[in-house]
Amino acid sequence: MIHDTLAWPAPAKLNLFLYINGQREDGYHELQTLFQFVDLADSLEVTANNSGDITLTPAIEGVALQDNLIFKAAQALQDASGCQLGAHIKLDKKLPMGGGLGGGSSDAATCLHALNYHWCLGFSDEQLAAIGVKLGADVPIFISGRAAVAEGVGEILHPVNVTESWYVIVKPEVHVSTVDVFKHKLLTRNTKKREIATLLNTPWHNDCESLVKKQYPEVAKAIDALIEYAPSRLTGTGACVFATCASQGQAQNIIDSCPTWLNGFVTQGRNQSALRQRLDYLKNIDDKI
Ligand SMILES: C[C@](O)(CO)[C@H](O)COP(=O)(O)OP(=O)(O)OC[C@H]1O[C@@H](n2ccc(N)nc2=O)[C@H](O)[C@@H]1O
Ligand SMILES: Nc1ncnc2c1ncn2[C@@H]1O[C@H](COP(=O)(O)OP(=O)(O)OP(=O)(O)O)[C@@H](O)[C@H]1O
Repeated sequence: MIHDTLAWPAPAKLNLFLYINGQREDGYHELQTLFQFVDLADSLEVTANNSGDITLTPAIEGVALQDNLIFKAAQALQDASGCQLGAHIKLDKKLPMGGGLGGGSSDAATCLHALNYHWCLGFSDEQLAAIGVKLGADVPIFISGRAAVAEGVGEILHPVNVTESWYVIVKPEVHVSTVDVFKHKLLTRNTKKREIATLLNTPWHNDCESLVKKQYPEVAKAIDALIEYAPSRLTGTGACVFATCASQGQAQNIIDSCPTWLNGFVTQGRNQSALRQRLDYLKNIDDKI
């Protein structure tokens, strides 16, 4: 049986804090980071078919089909399951790319969950995360869809509930390369690992921020401007920065009164992602049938 066409959300994440505790022999870094989702999301409309092919429209400018994380996720799931079915996926891209909001990883996670459903494979979250982590360190958190402190390279997840604040997110007009930040010799990579309760109760920072501010003046300018209105920080390796607001009204006031070049948007934090809500809803329906 194949399920019909459905549109699936692929929301963004913020790293509310990000500490780098060391580097592994394979070059990847050991992290402690707090992930929360926000309302802004891409959408993947998925139609399963019998062709065995994966097609994707529209193409993302500058990203070949073979490199698109959605295509790679679909192929990885075909390989892992031996499934002979195909799918057409229509992508509505809303998330800024290369901004530290995890758009590519979120698209990949949503594709894995969606095809697992449409192709009726019955893979568990753990199985999907194991497939996903090979595509990107951020994919497992999007598979889980629950706010969490992540450890390891980002794949060991400890779910937490934190305040669902309103945020102003700003994307400076610059592309920050995640690889270059992690490779840089001046990156802080020796922060002492701490207990989760200690991390949650100590002021939050991002170990990449001082380096990224030095390397990318546009990011420094954005943080310095935004911090005049509310506590503001880098997410992931950037380039996006976010201000944490006490209310939707405060967030909207910041947008209305800050210089127009900051070009931000307002969104709310979520401890449960829109994808997780969709999966729970579908499970409820299936359980009733
Ligand atoms: C910085 C974060 O955005 C925090 O959420 C992520 O850890 C990055 O996740 P991602 O974009 O899914 O990362 P990947 O595509 O797996 O890795 C991109 C590059 O970042 C570096 N990288 C990434 C994650 C990690 N824990 N250590 C690393 O050193 C590696 O050089 C890797 O080649
Ligand atoms: N479906 C996709 N959506 C966005 N980017 C993709 C996708 N597939 C491949 N990519 C590639 O991944 C790169 C990083 O995109 P993405 O938007 O995920 O960055 P990011 O938000 O900085 O991610 P992270 O926070 O995980 O480091 C893009 O520049 C693009 O070349």
